[in-house]
Amino acid sequence: MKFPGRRQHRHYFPVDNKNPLTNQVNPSSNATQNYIVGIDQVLVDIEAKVDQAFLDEFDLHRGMSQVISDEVTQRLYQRLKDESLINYEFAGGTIGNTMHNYSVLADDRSVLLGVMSKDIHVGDYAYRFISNTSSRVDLNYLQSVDGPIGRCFTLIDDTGERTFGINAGLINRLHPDSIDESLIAGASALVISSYLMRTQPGDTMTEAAVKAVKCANAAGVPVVLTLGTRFLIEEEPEFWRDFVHKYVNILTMNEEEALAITGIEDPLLAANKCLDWVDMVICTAGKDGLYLAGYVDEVFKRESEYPLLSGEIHEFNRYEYSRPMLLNDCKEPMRIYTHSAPYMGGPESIKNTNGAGDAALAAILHDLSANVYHKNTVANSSKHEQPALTYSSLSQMSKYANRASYEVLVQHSPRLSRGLPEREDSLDQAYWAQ
Ligand SMILES: Nc1ncnc2c1ncn2[C@@H]1O[C@H](COP(=O)(O)OP(=O)(O)OP(=O)(O)O)[C@@H](O)[C@H]1O
Ligand SMILES: O=c1[nH]cnc2c1ncn2[C@@H]1O[C@H](CO)[C@@H](O)[C@H]1O
Repeated sequence: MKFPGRRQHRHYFPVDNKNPLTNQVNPSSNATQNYIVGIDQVLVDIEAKVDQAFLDEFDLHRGMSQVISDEVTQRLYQRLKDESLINYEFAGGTIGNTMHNYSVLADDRSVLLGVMSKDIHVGDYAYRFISNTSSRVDLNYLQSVDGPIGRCFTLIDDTGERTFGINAGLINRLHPDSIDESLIAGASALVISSYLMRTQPGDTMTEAAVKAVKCANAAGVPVVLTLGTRFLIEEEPEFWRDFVHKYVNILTMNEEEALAITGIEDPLLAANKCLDWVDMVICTAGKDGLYLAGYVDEVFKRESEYPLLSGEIHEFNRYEYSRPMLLNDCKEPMRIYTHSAPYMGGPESIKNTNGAGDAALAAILHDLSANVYHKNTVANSSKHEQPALTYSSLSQMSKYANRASYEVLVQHSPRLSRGLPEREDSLDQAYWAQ
């Protein structure tokens, strides 16, 4: 994907750091200012293939992310070890994955906030988390704790459905004092998940996350919320609708989470409903691909050159070539939507769908931060006459997001090991065009 940003495609050693339009050397301070911040429960995924009887034995509900006690963890881990069921142990966490994938795609800085064990030993979970995370993810702001980070048992059954058992360790002890307000205020986006609200008495994570969110809102930094798992939302849909309305700009979810928060089954209509509360919506729908919805000011709308599609909304993709905006920046707001089928129809064989949604979000964050980067470096570009949220159109972004998801489907880990090629041999240039 061709983008403004730090990634150098042609030169391993940049021979000219000048901006071709202004012939000025780009001040590096501008480049370093462009980063995104994510908050997560710092976890290592322990992935194993199991059957329903195994889930029943440990009282785990299929498809759910659930917190398990130390005693269940001990027994579960021992069983997996004894029967050599573990495929891999790798850094995880929904926002940790997203920050890592963003940094790999953009070749740029992201900052992860959360906790990290004070004492780290070669081979332990904390060590594994750090060594499986891109060096572009800034871990310097992690808060140290006197104890373990979390473990996420990622149990995959024959149908590919994944069930998460979380042994929390000290993941929820991030303290509000560890939230650096100037770090948040200077970010291109703040990314959080609904999991941050699943805590026990004495935990401080929720308070820390809410402090960061309020700080981002006050500084005009877009807040991005990923819904995590539908069961959490189903428990308190009213609370989540209210939270999203009050604090969130970009809402990311899959179709099940969309149903949980809106009560609407159709992902396009559910995304449309969410536009009552937020500025932009990303709704992944597994084998059916991805829907994006947002706002554009009437004067900046751009008509699609693709065939017009009608689902529950007539010709919903008519203005999908528009770049989305914050509702508040629109004088005459209109709603825009797009849909993309999975890249290449999806892979022939899916290794694992775990983290496919996280990768889609990382691609969209890359586009959003490319816009900030471009604004910082070429402020008087005609591109910024429109105060848009992203660099590309809704249509273009949905293709990029699906492309990034595809890469996760064909590998075991939810974390990308390399960026995407600038050009795709298997694709018409037209696929990326407009
Ligand atoms: N069975 C499939 N066939 C083709 N593409 C798929 C399939 N499942 C997922 N994808 C691709 O991955 C993207 C994200 O998938 P999905 O809706 O499963 O995310 P998710 O449930 O949020 O995942 P996670 O929570 O594990 O990150 C889809 O938009 C699509 O491009
Ligand atoms: O409770 C949780 N908190 C944070 N991350 C979680 C939780 N449950 C599952 N995942 C993470 O979700 C990723 C796939 O999207 C997995 O890598 C897993 O680590």
